[in-house]
Amino acid sequence: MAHKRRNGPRTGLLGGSFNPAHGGHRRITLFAMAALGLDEAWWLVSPGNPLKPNRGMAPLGARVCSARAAARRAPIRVSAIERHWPSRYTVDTLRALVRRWPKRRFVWLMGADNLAQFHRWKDWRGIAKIMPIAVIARPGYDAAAIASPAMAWLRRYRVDAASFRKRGKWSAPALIELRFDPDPRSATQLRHADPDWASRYHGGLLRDQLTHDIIHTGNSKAGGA
Ligand SMILES: Nc1ncnc2c1ncn2[C@@H]1O[C@H](COP(=O)(O)OP(=O)(O)OP(=O)(O)O)[C@@H](O)[C@H]1O
Ligand SMILES: O=C(O)c1ccc[n+]([C@@H]2O[C@H](COP(=O)([O-])O)[C@@H](O)[C@H]2O)c1
Repeated sequence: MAHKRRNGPRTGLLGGSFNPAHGGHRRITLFAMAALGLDEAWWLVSPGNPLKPNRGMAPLGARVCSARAAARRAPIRVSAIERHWPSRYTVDTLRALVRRWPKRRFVWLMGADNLAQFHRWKDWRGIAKIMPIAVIARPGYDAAAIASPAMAWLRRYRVDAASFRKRGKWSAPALIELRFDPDPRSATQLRHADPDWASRYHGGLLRDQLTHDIIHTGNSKAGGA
């Protein structure tokens, strides 16, 4: 425990559109937490994925509410912190988070579908140098992820989950591939089954602890964990 306190909590970051959030998000997050020995996870609900069209995207408030419902009673914090920042690019978000929480150890979590197109993200090698990346197998995408341009570069940094879990210090780049009983659920499926899902969520964005920390305490030295 003393060791954990010195290094700060181990935190998994799952960025997403969450349009809407679903049981697959919760399941892969809890699985990744167990496999990597994480203390908590943060779901970063994106105001707008730079590579996705806005058409068909529900309001941010509804997506955040759906994420809160899906994360209920799990050690998962939901935030839309990126709405306060000028950039929606992940590389900028991760730099800002690491600056704000220097003692925390962060790992970026994403599904295999995102690894397949990771080479199209802004400064993707830069992202890999900021924090370790864990990729979760996803039905229908694993072959494309393995054959992807990003994987051609990242594969030299592979670490298995068991040795990653034992590491006190984390270094980057590091790539951990997580394979477990693959989860076929997707937001696309849910939107097809229930196109009006967003109308069930009222109230927009409620209190957001990460936003509060960033906006109201700035870079205070006390808030490192
Ligand atoms: N079933 C799943 N298995 C593995 N990863 C998943 C799964 N569902 C979502 N993810 C991952 O969670 C993150 C956020 O996903 P997102 O909110 O886009 O949901 P989605 O189901 O992929 O949505 P859509 O169907 O609209 O593309 C992404 O990194 C995505 O790869
Ligand atoms: O930074 C980029 O260039 C970039 C390009 C595509 C996606 N992303 C991020 O990837 C995360 C997953 O997005 P999505 O829509 O697949 O759930 C989310 O946090 C997006 O902001 C980031």
